[in-house]
Amino acid sequence: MDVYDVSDDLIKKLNDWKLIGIISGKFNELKENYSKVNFVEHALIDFKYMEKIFLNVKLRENKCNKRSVEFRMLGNEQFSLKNRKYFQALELYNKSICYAEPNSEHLSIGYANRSAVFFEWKRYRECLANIELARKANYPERLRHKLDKRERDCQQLVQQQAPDIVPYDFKLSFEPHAQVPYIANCLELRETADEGRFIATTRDLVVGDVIAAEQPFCSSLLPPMRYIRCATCKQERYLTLIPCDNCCSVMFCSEDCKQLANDSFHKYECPIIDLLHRMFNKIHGIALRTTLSALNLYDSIEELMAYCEQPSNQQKCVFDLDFTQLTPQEHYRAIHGLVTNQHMRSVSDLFQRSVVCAVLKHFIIEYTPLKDFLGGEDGRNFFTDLLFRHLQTSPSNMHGIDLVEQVNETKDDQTHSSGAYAFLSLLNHSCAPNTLRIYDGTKAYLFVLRPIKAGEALYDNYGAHFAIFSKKERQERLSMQYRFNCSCEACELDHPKYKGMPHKATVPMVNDDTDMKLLGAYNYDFAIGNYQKYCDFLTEYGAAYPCAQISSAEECLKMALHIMADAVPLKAKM
Ligand SMILES: C[S@@+](CC[C@H](N)C(=O)[O-])C[C@H]1O[C@@H](n2cnc3c(N)ncnc32)[C@H](O)[C@@H]1O
Repeated sequence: MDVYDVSDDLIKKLNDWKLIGIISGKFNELKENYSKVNFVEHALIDFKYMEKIFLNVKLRENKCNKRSVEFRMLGNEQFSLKNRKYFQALELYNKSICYAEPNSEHLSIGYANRSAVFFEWKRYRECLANIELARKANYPERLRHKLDKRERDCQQLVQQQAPDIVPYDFKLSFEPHAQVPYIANCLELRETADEGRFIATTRDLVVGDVIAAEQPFCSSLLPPMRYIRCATCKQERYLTLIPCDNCCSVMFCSEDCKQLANDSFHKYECPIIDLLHRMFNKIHGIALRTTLSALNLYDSIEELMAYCEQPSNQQKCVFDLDFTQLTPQEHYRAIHGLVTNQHMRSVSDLFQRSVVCAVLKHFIIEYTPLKDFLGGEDGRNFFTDLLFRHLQTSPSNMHGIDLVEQVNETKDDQTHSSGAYAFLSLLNHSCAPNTLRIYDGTKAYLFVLRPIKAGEALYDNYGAHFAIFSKKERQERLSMQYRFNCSCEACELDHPKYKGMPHKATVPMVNDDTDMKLLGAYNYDFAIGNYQKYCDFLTEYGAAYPCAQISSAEECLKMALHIMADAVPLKAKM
């Protein structure tokens, strides 16, 4: 059961009982968002939905040695000579570590087994780190000889380990902007009635230019990554992850990250963590994390309330911030001001969103220390309003943070987190984008993907790429999630550039998630100058240019520029 099953069931019941007209009429009359959510919450309580959720969905799994052993056994099976699936084994060992009861030997055996994976991977430093964790967690005497031997072998071999890969350090291609120091000085904010706010350039840009390098206000790890990455910094430190002391679903890369989380978002999420993972999706997850991160900036709810209600803090964006003293509070002004698109939402959209908000706020207020922080009715209503706001800003603005780089066999090119980025959220969409985001950890770099002339707008792609989805699919997705009708160059058939050009794709269409990632991965090659690999990709997907004959990076870049500028949009599936 997830939260959409609840809202579907409620709407079906209201229809069956012929109450939908009355209820939606009353709902629509309510002015404040918190009143709408409270109204829906009462209905959910009256119709016993909250009770049903409480009885059917565990708020939080308890630590359990029996389950810890089960996961370890499954890990051993993957690790065995027969399977040699080390990455799968590692994830299961991490799960076993999470489920182990504090001070039990199962925690230490989990660490020791994890050290064996690193030994196989010839990552002796990490192997030694795990051996130390196992010892500190009271590794049983009866098994100690195995660990001692591994440690001795490791100490001999550690010198042979290759140095860690140093992450790419992309630099801005231009001087920093006078107002917003992490973007290029040629970028400016514009606004029109049709497109809202968007970003344009005041100078010509060429492919590969780095024009922004932004850290998110906050980010939230996707549940499938919970045994692979640190919940606080999101780094892929499955090597040395340590578990939360209370739940079985969150891990950290260090005691510092654990403390940071426990002092902020995790103190509220932990008591209901498994309900959050089971009932809600990643958009709800980042909406909640943004709300909790805002709350955490203040000592009392009244202070945040006063801050959000100040007229000077309404609808602000990154260009309004004071970067001479960019406190997290100041940063949040630009996140609070992201578009909600509320005026474009139908009653049924708002009703469904209210169900999500009602279930989320009910459980996080009733079953966590948030209740004490919020105090009375005013505090609760303000929190509800803020959560509802971010449940609207998140689908239109939040970014999936992914890893497109395949560094070794353990890394996969997939989205691991969601993030709230003040500047990147001002880029409008095009199905044939001229920029590309590349992430290093949670830091996002914005690259120029096609030549952009001075005065032109910068466009990101919101997931509806012309090479992957048909025009119909793209338009449906954009109007549903982002509330606008796209008329970008790939959608605009009458654009003079496309006169007489075929409207049907002439290349095999990429149409699943894996290929979407592939496209991202090859864009990454392009951005970091691996042009040959990039051109091979375009050739594979039917580009009409003889990329394979290109021998130098320079030639390749020229050809790629040419392809990006002219040929690629022709492949749009119209
Ligand atoms: C990430 S925000 C982009 C910044 C936004 N325009 C603003 O004013 O803050 C996404 C929202 O911008 C609008 N938008 C994005 N791309 C657009 C486009 N190509 N045409 C019209 N509106 C667009 C939609 O309202 C969408 O939900």
